[in-house]
Amino acid sequence: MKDNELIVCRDVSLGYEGKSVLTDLDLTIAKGDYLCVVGDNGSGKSTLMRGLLGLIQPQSGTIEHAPALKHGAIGYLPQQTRAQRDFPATVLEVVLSGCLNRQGLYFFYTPAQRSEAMMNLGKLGILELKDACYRDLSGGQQQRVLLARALCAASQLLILDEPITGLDPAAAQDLYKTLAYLNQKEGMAIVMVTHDLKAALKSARTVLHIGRKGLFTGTASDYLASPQGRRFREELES
Ligand SMILES: Nc1ncnc2c1ncn2[C@@H]1O[C@H](COP(=O)(O)OP(=O)(O)OP(=O)(O)O)[C@@H](O)[C@H]1O
Repeated sequence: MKDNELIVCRDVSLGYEGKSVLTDLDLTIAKGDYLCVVGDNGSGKSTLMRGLLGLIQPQSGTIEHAPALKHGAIGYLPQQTRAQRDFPATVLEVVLSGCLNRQGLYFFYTPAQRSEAMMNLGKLGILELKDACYRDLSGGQQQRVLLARALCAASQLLILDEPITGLDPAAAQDLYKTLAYLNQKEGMAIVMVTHDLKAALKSARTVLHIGRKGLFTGTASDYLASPQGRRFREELES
């Protein structure tokens, strides 16, 4: 594995109970990458995220992580469920819980972790909400809180699964701007599953399309020229 590589998938198959959802996947995520993962419902995008996170093991092939990413140092923003939206905790508590992966067996948060949580709330423009109850927030505010939480876990890589679901267009734009800032100014690598191609392709450097006829990986402009991506080009140019 090279120095600038974070995750390398070689000839990977992923699936459940002996049935494959994804096969023949070769993918490298390097430092500072911005990868958008697109494809139809049920094509295996979330399954791939679980594989990258090490939550499921490949049926064949290998998924190698850089030493810096071991011990859970990947920020993850999963698809939100109804129960998670009603979570009864303050914003600061939710954000701090992102530090749990890194603190081993210690139960109490350190002052350094508290200031990191506050810093991430500030970065996302929601510091004034720190004592608010998470479940009383709007969808857009909740998504920012979860992103601040993911940042507490992330040192070099953020994985986001459909982060703009349920957000209005303005809140979605804000989220994309924040991600572009984190990627360009802080060098955070981003892997994002999305159905919102128009906005996503503006920031993404690489696109992975998971389709019934196989996988496509290439730059955003290669994707728009490809058979899989061509149909989106007119939409983007309008
Ligand atoms: N825990 C599981 N056990 C068995 N099968 C599963 C499990 N999770 C997902 N699958 C199956 O794997 C396939 C891919 O699901 P996945 O959630 O990865 O798709 P997706 O591309 O993320 O879909 P969407 O765009 O709808 O979120 C589907 O057929 C799904 O039914």
